[in-house]
Amino acid sequence: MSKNLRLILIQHRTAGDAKEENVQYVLGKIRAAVADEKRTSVPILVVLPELFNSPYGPQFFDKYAELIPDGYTSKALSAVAKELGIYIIGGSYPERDPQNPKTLYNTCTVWGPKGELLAKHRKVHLYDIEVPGKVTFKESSAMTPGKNFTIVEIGPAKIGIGICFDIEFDEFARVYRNEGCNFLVYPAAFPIYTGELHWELYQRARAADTQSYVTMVSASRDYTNPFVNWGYTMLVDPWARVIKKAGEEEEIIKADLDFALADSAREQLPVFRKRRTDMYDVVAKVPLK
Ligand SMILES: NC(=O)CC(=O)C(=O)O
Repeated sequence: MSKNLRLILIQHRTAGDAKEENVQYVLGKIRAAVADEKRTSVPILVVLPELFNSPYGPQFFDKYAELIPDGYTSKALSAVAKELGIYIIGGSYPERDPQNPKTLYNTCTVWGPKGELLAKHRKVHLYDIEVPGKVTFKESSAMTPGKNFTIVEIGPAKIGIGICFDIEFDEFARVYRNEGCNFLVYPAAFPIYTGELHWELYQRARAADTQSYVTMVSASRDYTNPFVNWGYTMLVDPWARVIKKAGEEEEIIKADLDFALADSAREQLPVFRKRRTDMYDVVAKVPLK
């Protein structure tokens, strides 16, 4: 059986103030990126950035929030996944809690080729940062954290999903590795300050820790937005090598992932097998989905 997955990462700009305009803009990017793909039995997976249907900031979350899967963004992603027969990890967008409409989550949805919702990940670690004169952000002022790990299987890929700040917690990625994940996907929105410091570092660190493919997908850099994204969407392989990297502008990255590489890296450098779980361990405290 093929161990391959075709990956398409979409680094796009925020098209405007209206949610519908942003979503339609991104659908256009997805259609254009998939149009020239040769169709084989290898699944095609498209990944979008964090909060792709809106600008990023606590002041915007309520306006752009919607029920999942009944909202505009979910319906659009479901329809385009079905139209093109592809998988989509739909970055993230603000989700309104169906029971308590004041409660919002930063949520990533995963769609299959029949338009079905395969999984939903609510950002677990909310981004609260205070570096005087550089960056101040308090995501927890408007969002509620999720409480679950999210694993989804697409062809040979067993994917652990996180959103942006989730990558900074090695224990979180370790749980995915313990469960046999071989690909960690993080839709993301780093500001320039932490982008310069940590963007590549965290991806390579998590890839080395877990011997998995790792990607972070960002929006493109736009100085007219209140939150200026770092850009540099990236893909790292199970040996922690950067194999693809965008620049600051809009860009589509395409790659063929061969998961036999994760198997051989794990065989040849047996860091997982060699752990001393008699001395230390990392365990999930909630059931895994
Ligand atoms: N959006 C974020 O969660 C940003 C982040 O994690 C960072 O370090 O910057």
